[in-house]
Amino acid sequence: MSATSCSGVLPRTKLFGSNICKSNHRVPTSCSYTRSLKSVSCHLSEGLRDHNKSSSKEIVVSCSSSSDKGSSLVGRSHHCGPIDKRNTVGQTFCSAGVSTYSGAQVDSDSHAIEEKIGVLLLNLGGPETLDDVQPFLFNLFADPDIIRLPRLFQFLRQPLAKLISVFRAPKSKEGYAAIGGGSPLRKITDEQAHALKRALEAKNMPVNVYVGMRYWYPFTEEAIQQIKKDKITRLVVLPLYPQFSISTTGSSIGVLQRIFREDAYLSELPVSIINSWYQREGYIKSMADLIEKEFKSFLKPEEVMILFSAHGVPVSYVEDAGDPYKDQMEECIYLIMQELKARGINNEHTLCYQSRVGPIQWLKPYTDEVLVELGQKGVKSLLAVPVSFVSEHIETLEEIDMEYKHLALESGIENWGRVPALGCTSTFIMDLADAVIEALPSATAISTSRSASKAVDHDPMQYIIKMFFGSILAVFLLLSPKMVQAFRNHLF
Ligand SMILES: C=CC1=C(C)c2cc3[nH]c(cc4nc(cc5[nH]c(cc1n2)c(C)c5CCC(=O)O)C(CCC(=O)O)=C4C)c(C)c3C=C
Ligand SMILES: [Fe+2]
Repeated sequence: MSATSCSGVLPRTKLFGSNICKSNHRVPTSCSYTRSLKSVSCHLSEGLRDHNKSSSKEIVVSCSSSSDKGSSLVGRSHHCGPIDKRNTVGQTFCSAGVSTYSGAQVDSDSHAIEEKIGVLLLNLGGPETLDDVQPFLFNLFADPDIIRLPRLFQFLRQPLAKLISVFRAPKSKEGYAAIGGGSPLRKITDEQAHALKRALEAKNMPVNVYVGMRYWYPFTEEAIQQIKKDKITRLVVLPLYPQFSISTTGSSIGVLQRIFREDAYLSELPVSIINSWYQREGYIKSMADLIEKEFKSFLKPEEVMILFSAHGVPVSYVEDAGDPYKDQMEECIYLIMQELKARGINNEHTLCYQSRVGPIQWLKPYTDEVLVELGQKGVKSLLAVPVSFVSEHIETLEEIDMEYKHLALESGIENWGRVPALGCTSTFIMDLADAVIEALPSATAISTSRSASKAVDHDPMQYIIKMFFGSILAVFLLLSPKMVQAFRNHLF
């Protein structure tokens, strides 16, 4: 184990007070989605209010970085992939020193504290090889936030996930094969984690950065185990989705809440969750920079139509479950366009939704249909801008760069461009670092009451019965000609 050490004094008032006021960070004070996230938002806003009147406490931080990597953690029983993959990124083990108060406001927590700050980046995860594709899809479709089944039909979840993943896998594999045989998500997220760590160090805030994926390695569960092992004392959770959706950030936070509630140490750990950050000035400006730069590749930039393409969600998420995703997406596009206008760029734009799966209604308009319509209307130059995700992934590299580009050119569009994902763009990473610093003071225990875990979930007999009857039903569904047709039409 190699280690380096450093030390620094963090003036708390400066970090936690003025940075918050300076930024364009709006924190929701209420929300309507049906998951139990209200409390998280409320903690956040209460925390921010508290910290506008925070005392001028200083934390003396010392840290040592280490290349030592801990052991692998939670796997999934159905999963056949390797189990020695890791979730921590360039680990830095930071231990804090003494807390002192430079101001007159010495309050009850004037005792020495040891701060060891962690940042947990949440992301989707992606299959690293073609063999990973089906089990990855199984994890995705087994998520109750991805396939929302009525309570009565919960027993069908696992067999249904198996069925859909097996049906979907050939199409997905084709996509992953076309982009080199696997998802680049892990590599890019690791790079973002490193960059964020460096950015925070540059701001005199040494932290451990962890990566927790929802559907593939390194799983969120593994990251949490590592956080526990490292004895982190304060945690900022930063989902790498600018806009909140029940299906993405909501799902990952659900995992966190379940694990944290049931663990004595984690349930007491002060945590601050950044639910969404699409409205941050740094993010909006970074997106505008990318668009402005890409305009230069067109002969007549003023004639270019900007096509914002967001990942879709089923309409029922927004209309029935109150997912704020669509509203946040529309506001995000408005803010980017305002920023472009301020720079003298007044091009036309449109927002559409891509990547729908299955025989249900998704948010409209659909990107593929819009491309055809724009071609018919005589639009000749188009700049595709992926929003909703900050790394390159299958849906930018394959769906946009290959399928949509082909469709656009076939539909009469002559000049095609695509804005890259933000990745490790320095202004963007710096802004994420600011978001972390601003969120730190509002950290509160995620749950003070440990809920009793439902015995039924852990009863092996009940599980076997569910799986047995679920599998029989799944076979019937599989053999039903109507179902086979629906899968053929929508999954392949
Ligand atoms: C904000 C981003 C995303 C939302 C919202 C989202 C919802 C959502 N996705 C599916 C189904 C699939 N998604 C798949 C891949 C995938 N999804 C996102 C992002 C969002 N998903 C990303 C970044 C990726 C790519 C990961 C990678 O490997 O690079 C896939 C697998 C690929 C494929 O077969 O198309 C599926 C399936 C649903 C059903 C859903 C909302 C309910
Ligand atoms: Fe998706």
